[in-house]
Amino acid sequence: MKDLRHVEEIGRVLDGSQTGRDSFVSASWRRCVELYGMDPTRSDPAHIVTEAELRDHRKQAEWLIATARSGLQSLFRQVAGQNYVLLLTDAKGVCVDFFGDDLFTEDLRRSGLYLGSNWSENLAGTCGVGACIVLQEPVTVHQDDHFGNAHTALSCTAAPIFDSLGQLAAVLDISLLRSPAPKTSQNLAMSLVTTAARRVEMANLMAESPRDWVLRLSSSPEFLDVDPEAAVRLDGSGRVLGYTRAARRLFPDGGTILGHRIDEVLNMSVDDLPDLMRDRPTEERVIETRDGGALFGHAIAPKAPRQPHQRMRTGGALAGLTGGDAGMSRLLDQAERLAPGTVPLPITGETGTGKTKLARAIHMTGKAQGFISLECAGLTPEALADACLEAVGPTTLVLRRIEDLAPETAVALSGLLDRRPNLRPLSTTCLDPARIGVPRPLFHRLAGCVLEVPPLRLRRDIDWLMSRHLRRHAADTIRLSPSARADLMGRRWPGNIRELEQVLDVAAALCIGPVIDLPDLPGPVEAAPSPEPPAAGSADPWAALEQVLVACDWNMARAARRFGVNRSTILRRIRAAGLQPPA
Ligand SMILES: Nc1ncnc2c1ncn2[C@@H]1O[C@H](COP(=O)(O)OP(=O)(O)OP(=O)(O)O)[C@@H](O)[C@H]1O
Repeated sequence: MKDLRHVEEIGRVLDGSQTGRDSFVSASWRRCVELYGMDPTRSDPAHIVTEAELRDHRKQAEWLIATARSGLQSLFRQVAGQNYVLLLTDAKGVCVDFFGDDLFTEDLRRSGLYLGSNWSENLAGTCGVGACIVLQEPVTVHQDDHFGNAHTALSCTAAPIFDSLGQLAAVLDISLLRSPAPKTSQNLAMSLVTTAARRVEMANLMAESPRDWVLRLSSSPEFLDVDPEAAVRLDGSGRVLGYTRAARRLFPDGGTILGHRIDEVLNMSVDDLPDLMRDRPTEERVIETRDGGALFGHAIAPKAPRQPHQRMRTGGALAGLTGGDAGMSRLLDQAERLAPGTVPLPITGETGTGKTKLARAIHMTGKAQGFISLECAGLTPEALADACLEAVGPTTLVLRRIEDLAPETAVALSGLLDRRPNLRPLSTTCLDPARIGVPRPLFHRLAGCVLEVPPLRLRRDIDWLMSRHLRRHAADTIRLSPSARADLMGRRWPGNIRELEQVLDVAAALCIGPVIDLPDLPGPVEAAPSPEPPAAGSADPWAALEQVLVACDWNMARAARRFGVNRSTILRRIRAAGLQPPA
């Protein structure tokens, strides 16, 4: 009787009558008949994919299953004992993970609430998962909201899970075999399932790229650090690389978030991110939205690259030359094995890559006690002999820029190395060793095993080198703003580590306060001057501060955008320059 009434109601909806059903349910019923050609009088069993198909679906959703599992487990614990079953389906509606009470396994299987069931609307008719895939919104499909008579006992509440590029990745469904008649009985299920879906999206975003900034957002300071509502992943210039679904609400047109800059919707720049980190009380981490509202922010800084497996036996001077770059680690491992011996070592690499530093570290790791370091340009045979006079025991002889050695000194060096086997030559050169141009007899006395130091632009530990230099050579607290850091990470560094150190020293001297901002950085050696204000052609971009402020009617936010810095930097600069806004 009930079934008959259900079929009649579907007929009335198809005729255009309003029956009091939710409009999304009526629309789905119409699709079932008109689009998929389904018959409401039939009680088709659930559609189950084959074992092989299930394996494929699960394989493709592997990352999602792994990310979602602990969220699903905790959700299942919350509803345990209330006969709920949880399904995680992929974006096609196939159940790839499942939590249910073992006591009802057979009932659940009969109803299709099991691994491998396909709940897409065109196969299962109106149902929670199917409607959620079509609408891309959370839904409750309660009892006879279902299209087919086979499912009218079920109550299904489903929420979509999106990947960080905004694509539907999965559906989380919480279903009951038997439920009270009012649909409102499932309001709590709706709240649980949407919260769980949001948390899975959040976990996925966090796991995706530890090398980017993540800004988590909440409308209440109390929940900011424990259960934020939305999050965006940002590059060093503040562009959105990924987001959780709830972050769409921040952007006016909701659809095109990727590639937009966060300062288009929030009154902050990427340089404000460090101020939103966990070391400040949550209630102080307020961000104004461009439409006049306010949110609370929690910024999570990019993680330093993970140190590769440390293969070096002693570490020490050699291990301290890299922050985990794979090429450097291989080179240093080789150097460590060669250091205790007496074989000569030519060290090659572009200028400023650290050849001399490596030679010294090899000496410190090896057995020689004496250490002599000579610049080959202008070195006379006499000066060479004098320098080596007192070296009696095993001694490291570093010959810097061996290609600059004068012919007569080359001859003297060959003789010296023959007479004094206690001298171990480590020579550095910016040239390919085959092109050094020293006489052949000397060449073979220097060329044991070539060590090639990589140029800075190929190293993956630039961030580590920068932090280390700032810690060692600048005031304790000084740090780079995210945009300054991003700018430095993108440079070509023809002068390698030497150039990097100089740029940081200049920036540390020019910056006011503890943060090096973009305008504090001297331009790259090879770059063309920027046509953009402020102060085109001026060595000090801050020279035009007053001019820019006047042009912006002393609006700090606008001036900050023109300089590419945050408002607090502008304020600091105004104070330092003793400028006063017009009365
Ligand atoms: N691995 C490193 N870690 C930190 N600083 C380094 C490292 N390697 C080199 N440096 C620093 O970079 C600068 C240049 O290093 P070094 O003089 O060894 O380079 P080089 O390759 O011998 O240069 P050149 O060929 O021009 O003589 C120095 O200030 C040195 O302290």
